Amino acid sequence: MDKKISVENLHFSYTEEEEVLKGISLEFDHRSTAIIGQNGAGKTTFVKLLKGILKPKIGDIIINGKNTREATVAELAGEIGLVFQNPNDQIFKGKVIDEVMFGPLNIGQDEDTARDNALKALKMLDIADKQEINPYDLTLSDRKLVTIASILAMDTAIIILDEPTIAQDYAGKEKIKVLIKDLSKQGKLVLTIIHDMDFVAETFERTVVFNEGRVLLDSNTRDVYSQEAVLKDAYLEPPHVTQLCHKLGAQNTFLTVEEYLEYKKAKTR
Ligand SMILES: Nc1ncnc2c1ncn2[C@@H]1O[C@H](COP(=O)(O)OP(=O)(O)OP(=O)(O)O)[C@@H](O)[C@H]1O
Repeated sequence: MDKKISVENLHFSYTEEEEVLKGISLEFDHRSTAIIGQNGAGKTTFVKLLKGILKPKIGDIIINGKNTREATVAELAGEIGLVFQNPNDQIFKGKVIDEVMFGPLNIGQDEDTARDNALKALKMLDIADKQEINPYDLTLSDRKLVTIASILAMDTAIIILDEPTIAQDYAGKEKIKVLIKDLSKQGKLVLTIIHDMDFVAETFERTVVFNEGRVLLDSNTRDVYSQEAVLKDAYLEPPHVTQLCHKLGAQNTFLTVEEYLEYKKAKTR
C-alpha cells in the first residue's frame, strides 16, 4: 500500500506546562480519512505539524519521503495542501481569481497553467462566476469554497481540509462530499478534520478519533461508529441515523438512511 504520510511517536507542546500531542503514530495511504475528536483534542495542531508549519518536539513525520524536520514549508507546499478552518486566516488577495492562482504560482506553475488550474478548481466548486469579486464581498460559505479552490488548484497529492462544512448549507455540504469522493478516486489522499458525524458517515472510508492528544480509535468508519461506549468516553456520538437504528433494535451499524432502507427492504422480500 502506498504510504503518503508516516507519523512516528509524535509529541508536541506549545508551552512547558501542557503537552498537546502525546505520542501519535499513524500512517495514511490513499483512503479518504476523517479526524474527529472533541474541541482541544489536538486535531488542528496535528495537521499544522503535517504541513510543516509546526515542528515535532519528539518523533518524526515523513511526507512523501520528506522528513518535515528537514524540509521547509515551501519545500512541502508542492506535496501537501491545507485549507485552514477560518477562511480569513488564508485569504489575502483582492480578487478571487488572484487568490486561487497564488498557490499554483507560488509552487512554480507558469501563469497560463496556474490560471487553467485555478479556473478548473473554481468550476469544480461551482463558483467560477465569482472570479472577479473581492473574496471579502462573498458570503462566508463561498469564501470557504474559495479557500478550498486555492488548495485544489495547486494539485498536491495530499489535501487536508480543516472543518470544510462550516457555514455550508445542504447544497454546499453535498458539493464538498462529492468533491472529497472525486479527489479520492483520483488517488489523492484527503484528510479532513470535522465535527459533523453524519457527514463523516456518508463520506469517509476511514476515521481516526483523537482524544486528549492521543489516538483513541483508528479503523474503517463503520467500525469506529459501532463503538458507542468508547466514543462516549471521548464525548462523541455516532451519527443520528446510527443511533436511531440502534434504538429501533437494529444490531448492525448503519451509516446512511439509504443503507437502512435497503436492509429493511431485503428483510421483507
Ligand atoms: N498557538 C497556541 N498556543 C498555545 N496553545 C495552543 C495554541 N493553539 C492551540 N493551543 C492549545 O492546544 C490544544 C489543542 O488545540 P487544537 O486547536 O489543536 O485542538 P482541536 O482538536 O483542533 O480543537 P478544535 O476542534 O476546537 O479546533 C488546546 O488546548 C489549545 O488551547
